[in-house]
Amino acid sequence: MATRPAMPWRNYLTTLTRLRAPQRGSLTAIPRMVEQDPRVKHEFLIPEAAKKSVILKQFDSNHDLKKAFPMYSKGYLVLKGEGAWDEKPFLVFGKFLLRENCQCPKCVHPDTRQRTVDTFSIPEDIDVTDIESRPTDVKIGWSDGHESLYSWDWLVAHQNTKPWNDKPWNARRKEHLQLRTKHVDMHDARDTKYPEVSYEQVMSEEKGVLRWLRKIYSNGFCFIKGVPVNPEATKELIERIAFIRNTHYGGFWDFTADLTFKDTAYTNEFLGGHTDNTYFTDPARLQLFHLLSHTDGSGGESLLVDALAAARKLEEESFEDYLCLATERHSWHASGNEDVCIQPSFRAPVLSIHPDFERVYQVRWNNYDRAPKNDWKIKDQTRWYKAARRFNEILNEESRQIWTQLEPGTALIFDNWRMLHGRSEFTGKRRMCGGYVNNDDFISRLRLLKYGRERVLNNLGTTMAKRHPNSNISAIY
Ligand SMILES: C[N+](C)(C)CCCC[C@H](N)C(=O)O
Ligand SMILES: O=C(O)CCC(=O)C(=O)O
Repeated sequence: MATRPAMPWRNYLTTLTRLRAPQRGSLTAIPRMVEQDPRVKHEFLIPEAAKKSVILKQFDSNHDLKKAFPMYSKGYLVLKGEGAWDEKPFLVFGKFLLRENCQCPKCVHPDTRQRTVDTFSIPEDIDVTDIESRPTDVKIGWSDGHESLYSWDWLVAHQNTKPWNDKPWNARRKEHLQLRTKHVDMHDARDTKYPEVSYEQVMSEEKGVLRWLRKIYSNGFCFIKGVPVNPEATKELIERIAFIRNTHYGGFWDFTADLTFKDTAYTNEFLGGHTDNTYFTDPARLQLFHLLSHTDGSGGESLLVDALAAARKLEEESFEDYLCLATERHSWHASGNEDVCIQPSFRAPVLSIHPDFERVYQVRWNNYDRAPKNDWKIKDQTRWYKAARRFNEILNEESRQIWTQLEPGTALIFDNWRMLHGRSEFTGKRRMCGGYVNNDDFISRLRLLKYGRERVLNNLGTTMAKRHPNSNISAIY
């Protein structure tokens, strides 16, 4: 019989569940623990029908939890198999992560499988107030008043595993310390007002295309005036850059709020600032929208935010927060359509640092499509959510937000690696068309127009990036 721990138990919830079979990564030898502690406030056994048995134990203090689980500390919810503590595996979850990944239909869109709960509306000090364990799932009451449901299968699959091949924070920090964002303005002089070109210029001459692409590259976005209000002309406009990127949404899109594809873009709901394609290994670089019509309703304003500029502010304010968003890698997913579950071939951070230019070159920010991550310690979770919350606050600063109401005849194109876009909710019938363009095709077009083919071919593979990326014409990005 394990010796009785010295300290009283309170404060930590340990829900014990016998797993059907030891789960890889969840088996961690723990010191012999008291089986039943008279100070446990309440415990109950789950009906055998659950094919698991669970005892709810109430831990009293961080010290007690660490005594029981020396590798874990405050902020964890621990699920443990019934019986001798060191005989059964246990599941561990960061409380905030578990709350953020509540699987109830209010928190995950039932059709699109996207997170709909606003991560940053959840209090940072969220706590568990109650657990009800049932045959197929666990109901958890939270201190913010929300009630969550998790299937046992989901819990077992998403338990926190010992981070594999994950360098401890300090090692990662040292590795990246020299990677300050050099505030070289990689882009030409920005337009003072909103950048725009005319459809006629773009369609009639190559130098019109060059002017257009340089505005996109410098400002992150550009309006195109005088576009004939039809899908055909819009498609031809995009193809002045390059062929349209085909995805599971098709190539050229002409869409309304009818859930043709299971994604919240195909609804009339509000869409907070996000980048698209976080779930692709290679997210599309450009995205063009052209509003063809909006009848019997209102709303549907378009939002743009320069997330690269926001990343620079975050770095100036807190290198730790910036570094955390640049090193903690996440999974992302597009799983709404029955025949699709797209995830990138590697987990990717919110801020990707370019290996040659040593600065952020791509932002992945999409809290709807970010998948639950289960291989990080609570202190890394706490650090990341703190950094992400601050980044979110910077992104939501009113002075950064560009809200415009698109009109038929004016198209908008933007850099999806740099700019967030979003949409206010709307009523009525709204018809939007557009398309994606790959990074490599965009940059190829820009490079050849800007430098001419001969000079580009004479500079293939040159690496002058350290001085100024624009001088390195073989690799502008
Ligand atoms: C194709 N069209 C642009 C209409 C919708 C695309 C949905 C994009 C998805 N929510 C994402 O964040 O990638
Ligand atoms: O409907 C809109 O204005 C934008 C939709 C959107 O954000 C998207 O398709 O990613």
